[in-house]
Amino acid sequence: MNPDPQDPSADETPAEAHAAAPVESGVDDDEDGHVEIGGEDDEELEEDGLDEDEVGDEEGDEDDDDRDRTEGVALPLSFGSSVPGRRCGLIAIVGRPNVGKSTLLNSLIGQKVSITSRKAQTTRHRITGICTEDDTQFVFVDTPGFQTRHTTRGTAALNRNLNKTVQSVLADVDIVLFLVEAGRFGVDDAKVLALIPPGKPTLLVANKLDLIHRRADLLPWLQQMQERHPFTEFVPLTAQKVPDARRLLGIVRPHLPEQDWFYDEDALTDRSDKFLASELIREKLFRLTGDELPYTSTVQIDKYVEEGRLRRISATIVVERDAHKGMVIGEGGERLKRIGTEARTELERLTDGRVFLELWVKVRSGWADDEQRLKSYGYE
Ligand SMILES: Nc1nc2c(ncn2[C@@H]2O[C@H](COP(=O)(O)OP(=O)(O)OP(=O)(O)O)[C@@H](O)[C@H]2O)c(=O)[nH]1
Repeated sequence: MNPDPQDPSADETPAEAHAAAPVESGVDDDEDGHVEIGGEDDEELEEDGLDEDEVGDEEGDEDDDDRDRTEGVALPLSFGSSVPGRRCGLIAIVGRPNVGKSTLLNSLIGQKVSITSRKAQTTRHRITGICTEDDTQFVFVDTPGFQTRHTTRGTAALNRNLNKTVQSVLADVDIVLFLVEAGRFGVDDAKVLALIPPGKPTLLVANKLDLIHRRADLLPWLQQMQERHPFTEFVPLTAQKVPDARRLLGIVRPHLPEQDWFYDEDALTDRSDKFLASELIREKLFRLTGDELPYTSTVQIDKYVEEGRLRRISATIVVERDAHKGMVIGEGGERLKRIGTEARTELERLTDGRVFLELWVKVRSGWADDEQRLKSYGYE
């Protein structure tokens, strides 16, 4: 009954067909404890270049050139040229983990360019979201939640990498949106605030206003915040509400220099479809595993091929320990199947086409504390 996973015209949808395969074919657990899930046998895997060595090492290295990196914002040739009446500039969104930065970016852009989940430290890459309105192009830079403590053992290199990204973003931008939860300011918030260079225009964005029952309660808190830092303006909002978030555009606009736009009028992000695919799968992974799975899990895209309106995507979920692979696969492969189905559905909506998605799970102990491996997974 299981259709050919390579055949997108088969009865079952591709992701469901593929994720269903381990139920029938079993989970192939090799000596290194890595798990490959799929309906194909080992011989076919090797032909496809999907055997353990190639996926983990050589193929990853070969792929380096076109892999998305946290290299910063690539600015086109028109950068800095003044065009009368046009404005354009960079806006950083910073704040401690889980404060709502990705939610805000998505509401501002009107499309998902950054993943969100209830799990802290979901965002790992520097993502730009672009929004062009009337005469102004807003180029938003989403940042990882600043790592103030090393809560998980063996993630020092990943944490260093994330912190460096935040600092380099702040040096570049025209204005900073400093996000906090309305009415709260903790040690983690203070550490992020301390990174903002003196004199950099900074809006205090008090998010999750919907959770505040009496606005008057915010006044003493606001007074304390003004004593902490010379904020340019105070903007309370609920990032989940699009009109609320988009009020920020009018406030930010005067702070952006008069110059030509960096990107086309209809551009939404400078990230590739391949990168967005890996982020979407990672979002589903975190959402569907809840707090069980440590954030030291990542997704690597092994294959991304476009054939007209069909995309064939093969991705590997990389986890730290043997125990984690079981969490990802779930009872009889159920959880992996859901991750695949939800990711595929959203990818199809985003790309307005059909998607054939293959998902694999692999154990790579210590990747989050291994600089080389971080690079091969797209972290700089
Ligand atoms: N009630 C409420 N929840 C919100 C709001 N904005 C974001 N959230 C929730 O807060 C959680 C974290 O949001 P994210 O946007 O992922 O936070 P982040 O700051 O990007 O997180 P990191 O990637 O860890 O840095 C999610 O569960 C969001 O749904 C809001 O305005 N109100």
